[in-house]
Amino acid sequence: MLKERMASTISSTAYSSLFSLHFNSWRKLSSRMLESNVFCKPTRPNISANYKAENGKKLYLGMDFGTSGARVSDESPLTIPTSSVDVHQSELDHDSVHSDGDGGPDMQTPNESDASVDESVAESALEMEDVSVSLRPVVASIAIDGTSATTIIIDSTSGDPLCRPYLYNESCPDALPLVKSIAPPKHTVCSGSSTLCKLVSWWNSCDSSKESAVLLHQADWLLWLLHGKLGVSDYNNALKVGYDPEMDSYPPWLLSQPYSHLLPSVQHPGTKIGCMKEDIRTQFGYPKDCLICTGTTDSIAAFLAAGATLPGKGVTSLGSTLAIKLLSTKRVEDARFGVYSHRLDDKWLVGGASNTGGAVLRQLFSDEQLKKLSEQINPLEASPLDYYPLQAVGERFPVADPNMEPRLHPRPKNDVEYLHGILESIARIEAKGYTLLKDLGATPVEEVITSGGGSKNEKWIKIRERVLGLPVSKANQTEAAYGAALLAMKGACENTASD
Ligand SMILES: Nc1ncnc2c1ncn2[C@@H]1O[C@H](COP(=O)(O)OP(=O)(O)O)[C@@H](O)[C@H]1O
Ligand SMILES: O=C(CO)[C@H](O)[C@H](O)COP(=O)(O)O
Repeated sequence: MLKERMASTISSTAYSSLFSLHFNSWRKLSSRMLESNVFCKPTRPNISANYKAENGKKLYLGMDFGTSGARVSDESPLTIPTSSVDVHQSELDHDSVHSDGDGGPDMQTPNESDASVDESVAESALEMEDVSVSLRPVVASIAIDGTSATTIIIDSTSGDPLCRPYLYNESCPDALPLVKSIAPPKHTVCSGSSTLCKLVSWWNSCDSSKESAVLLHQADWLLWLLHGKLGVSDYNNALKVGYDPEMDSYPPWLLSQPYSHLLPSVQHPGTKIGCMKEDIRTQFGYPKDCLICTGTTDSIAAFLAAGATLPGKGVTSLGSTLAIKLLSTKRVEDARFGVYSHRLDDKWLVGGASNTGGAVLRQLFSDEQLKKLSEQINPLEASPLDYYPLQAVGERFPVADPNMEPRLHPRPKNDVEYLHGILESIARIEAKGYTLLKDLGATPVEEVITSGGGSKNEKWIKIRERVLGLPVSKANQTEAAYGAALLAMKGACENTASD
């Protein structure tokens, strides 16, 4: 049923480009087993997770559809949080978390041009078959985070895509002059990779019918498959299409545009949208009242997972890309440098996302090689090598330059020296980012917490401490899926409080 739905919903081309990038390694799940009654799915199917939610406890399912893979986390509060759950203060027993490590096949970042997507991968992407059948009946709610500004335009009458998806780091410079002519100076949308530039580019190039078109972000589209209400987003995903999280509405300069009818409605992250669709619920054994809640973007979910709550705390997501988020009392927007502010309750997450990061490392080294080479690095010694590690031409932050060339030469004969130079160069980009945020008026960073795949590299943490001149640590919860699970819990608790 779901496979047919998926197959009928999206053309193979659009489907493969949206899914093949993200779900080729759906089977590779980072996992955490919690000693208490909280359960995360095993990485390897042969690990039979036999953790059961104790009677009366519920599970909250978070799904992270990051750049290079998908992960899921189930969390259950050991004590039911206060009714006004502030997602990063929920009372979860972090101490009992222990990792059984990443598992599954060594994940290779799929080739973006990979046109062949295995239908069973896509089906399992939403089949959630890795959530133990015995636990599905106690899943109270689900939330999903996805890559920011990954955009798909759907026909609201048929549910079919009207174009291929635009990926998070794709730039549409053709639309930039028009977007700059309608938006305030330095606004977040005034970047070629903004969702609004992708929308305007499609609008100006599309010759098919547009009346019934609706714009969705990656997380919105995946959640729609579960709840069935088209055109619902959250104020983090909607930021780069122009939504103003401070006004809690789209600005007049955007609503007056001919394409404003495509804009999704916007809820706060972790808000109940509805219950899981009956056909999916019965097919996979989820409870009648399993709520589907609005999600967020992957780096916001990573911030929530890290649990930083005080201004001056920074969270760096060292994933395929380098995304930094600094908790600030002041909102800062400056598209000249790719700086924007996400709302987090009554504060601001000021930051940006660079195209540097782990994906460049993965092009050069396997995770095993990264581990072995890193062990030989002396992090207290500065590398003389000066690179700008990019996978391809174009940078978003702290320099917004769609024509910036990668710089990874000269390559020394010794791979330890080469990796040291790359890690140190990425650290310098991170430091430049935090300095820029301070210069633009954000609360100065005092400490950096690290999430994402790169957070497991202790030597890199030491290099970054030296380059940043700040305390740098690894988050207790390094997976964005945990942050999405906190949003699922928030939605369920608010729903209970409103009953
Ligand atoms: N030991 C390591 N040192 C540095 N980077 C690493 C290490 N192991 C994995 N990575 C990087 O982590 C990245 C994956 O992190 P992840 O958070 O899963 O990314 P995303 O969420 O963007 O898909 C990969 O690009 C990989 O290069
Ligand atoms: O690089 C990315 C993909 O991993 C995204 O751009 C990242 O999510 C940053 O966007 P945002 O700050 O809006 O969350």
